[in-house]
Amino acid sequence: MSSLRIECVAKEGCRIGESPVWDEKEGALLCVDITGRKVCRWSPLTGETQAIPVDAPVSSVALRKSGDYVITLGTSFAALKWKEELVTTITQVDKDKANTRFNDGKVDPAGRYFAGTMAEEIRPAVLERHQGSLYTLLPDLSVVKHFDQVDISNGLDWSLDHRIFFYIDSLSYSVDAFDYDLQTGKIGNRRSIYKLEKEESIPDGMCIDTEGKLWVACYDGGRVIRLDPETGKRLQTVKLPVDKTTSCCFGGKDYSEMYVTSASDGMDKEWLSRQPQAGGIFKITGLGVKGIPPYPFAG
Ligand SMILES: O=C(O)[C@H](O)[C@@H](O)[C@H](O)[C@H](O)CO
Ligand SMILES: [Zn+2]
Repeated sequence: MSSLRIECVAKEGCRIGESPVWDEKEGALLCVDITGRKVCRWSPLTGETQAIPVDAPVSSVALRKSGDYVITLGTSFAALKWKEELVTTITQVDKDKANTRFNDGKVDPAGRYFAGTMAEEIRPAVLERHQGSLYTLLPDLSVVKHFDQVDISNGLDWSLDHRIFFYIDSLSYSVDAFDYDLQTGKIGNRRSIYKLEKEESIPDGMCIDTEGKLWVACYDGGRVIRLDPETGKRLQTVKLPVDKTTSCCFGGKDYSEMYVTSASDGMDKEWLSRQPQAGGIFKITGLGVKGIPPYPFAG
């Protein structure tokens, strides 16, 4: 039994770090800084972070089968060529809305890119309500809208048998499940599987482990929690030295390490001086459970 170890591996400090994704081919961790408007790639070998600046809030990044990456940028799905530092728009959503942007996104086991939108925040978690929607970018580059009325579209992942889609709308303080049809990419039968407790604060990013349990980063909760989606029980709490934990993924050798992103936006001087690692990326080892590789976008 190894013991739990939490280390801040990238101290540069994102404004809102999000969407950690392990890139096995590069042996590196991808993530974004939403308001800092950059896509980052941290190498465990060099300990260094490369960053590609973009010209709008970038809220998620995903691997792409044909190589390189796809991102959600402003209200667009876009392609990112890393070496060339080249971003090209694929398609735009929320054309009827003036004040929204994409937030979290992830690729499903069939290679579809799911991502949702939200109104621009006035300050963290303060925004015009019900402005967001959940979308999918299909491999043929067409877009499907699943539903609207979302407050802050956030964490998403799929059960190991691909029959359930897990989803978080942060301001519902709930982790939800939908029946999932992998053949069609359609979702239905929404229900709540876990309601956050007060000190857990706001549910944000999420990932699944090889035992089918969910890990949810709690924004303003300074922790990741492990949930059993079948019983609705919390199994474990891992506290981190920063309050604004935003998302988590597994990576590293055999996906045995967990990476947690964090934010510093919305913290005053005093708060930042108490938590100088705010905005950093944390590596947790010794959890005794592994994750699964991220699915690449098939288009
Ligand atoms: O990271 C995200 O998902 C949002 O873009 C952030 O702004 C925060 O999580 C949000 O403020 C908390 O609800
Ligand atoms: Zn988020």
